[in-house]
Amino acid sequence: ASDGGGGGGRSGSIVAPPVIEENFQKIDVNPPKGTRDFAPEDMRLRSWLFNHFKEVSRLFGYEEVDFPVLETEALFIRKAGEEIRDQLYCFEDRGNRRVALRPELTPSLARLVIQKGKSVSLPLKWFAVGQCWRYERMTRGRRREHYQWNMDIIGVPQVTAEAELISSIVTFFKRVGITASDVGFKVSSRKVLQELLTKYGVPEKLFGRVCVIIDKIEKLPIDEIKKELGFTGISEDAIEQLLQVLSVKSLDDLEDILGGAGEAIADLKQLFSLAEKFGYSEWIQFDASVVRGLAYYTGIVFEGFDRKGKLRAICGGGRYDRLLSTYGGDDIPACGFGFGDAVIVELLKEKGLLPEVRQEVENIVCALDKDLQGAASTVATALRDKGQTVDLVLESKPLKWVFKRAARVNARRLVLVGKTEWEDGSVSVKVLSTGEQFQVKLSDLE
Ligand SMILES: Nc1ccc(Br)nc1
Repeated sequence: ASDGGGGGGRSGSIVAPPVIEENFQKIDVNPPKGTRDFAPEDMRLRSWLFNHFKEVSRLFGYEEVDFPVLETEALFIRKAGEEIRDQLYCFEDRGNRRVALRPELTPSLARLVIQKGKSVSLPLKWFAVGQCWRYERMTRGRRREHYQWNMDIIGVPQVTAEAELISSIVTFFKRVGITASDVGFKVSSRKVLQELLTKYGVPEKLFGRVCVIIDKIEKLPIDEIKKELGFTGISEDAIEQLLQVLSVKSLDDLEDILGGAGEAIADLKQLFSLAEKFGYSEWIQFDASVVRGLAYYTGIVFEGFDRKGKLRAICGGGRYDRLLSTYGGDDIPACGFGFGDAVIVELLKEKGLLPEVRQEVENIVCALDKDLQGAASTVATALRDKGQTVDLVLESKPLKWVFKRAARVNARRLVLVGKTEWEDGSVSVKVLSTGEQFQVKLSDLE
């Protein structure tokens, strides 16, 4: 591209505006609103975080999966008033198809399980780390994309599945230095609501919608919640009872209200007993007000929260036994969680747990003479073939420049290719941390 003339701002001279060639459009170099670039230092932190997600998933024997970021819009159309639906990043493509950028991974996972049908044997234990999108009016200035870690168990109806999922998240927290004093899990079951709604004669089809309204209980004034519940046709008396039950603070109190025969109490008791066996009892607490905002949960639901109450939910999940059948699949039980890449970084920052993730290079290889550039390439290849990382200096540079670059890329050593040494197949090596310097035959260099 032309340098556009213009010259330097010498005093007194008229600086002509840079010539932008007619087919060059000066672009905005920032990413689209609500999205992020990951420059190397950001990408190192992201890779550190995602590697922990993936290592924990593999530790638990889960297999990695992924799906297109673009899905048919229909996969996410649920008539339960969910925020995730209101903010769907959807559009019509050039083939006039209604498509959407996925706002979450679970529907895609359900779609793939149905697609695989009998060719996969249950239970499936799958995990994914994928970018998810929402179209948020920029008035709120929030992000429009984030990466979510998901782990899902398909085909296990017992609460042992949910208990294992929570154990995997606890394992992640421990690996990054977060303790039970920093975060906890609020645990409940939607079967509490289901048993109450049945008791009050509320039709099953309203269940998802009622849950979505109740999930907003801490974000909207209680009168607004009651009004929205009223619109679903639930009686005022039933609403009062419902809200009263959601403030219950112990399983025993809940049992007094629901009676001990229902599945809700049995599931929750079993979960707390398994938590003991998994060794994470101190991390979880019963909280009847947890319903989560996704319509498809049907049983145990849980969310990770910071005990200081300064941040939004760190993660959330639960059982979704009906989702696959709503897509025309078999009635296969399932549960899973989503764990976003944003709140956790805020929490790690807050706790002083963000890792120093520096670039690391074992070798900088440099020719001391421009005629030895080829030899330097041979040395670089020899080291790389041995699995060593090499930053090869690709042009003739003064040593001062090379030392500066070595410090910047955090190189462990300098490998210098000089005329005399190279004549007998040797190079000179300088270990930067100790200053130790020695000559070595290339064939012996490791
Ligand atoms: N579902 C969703 C997608 C993207 C962001 Br940012 N937050 C939530």
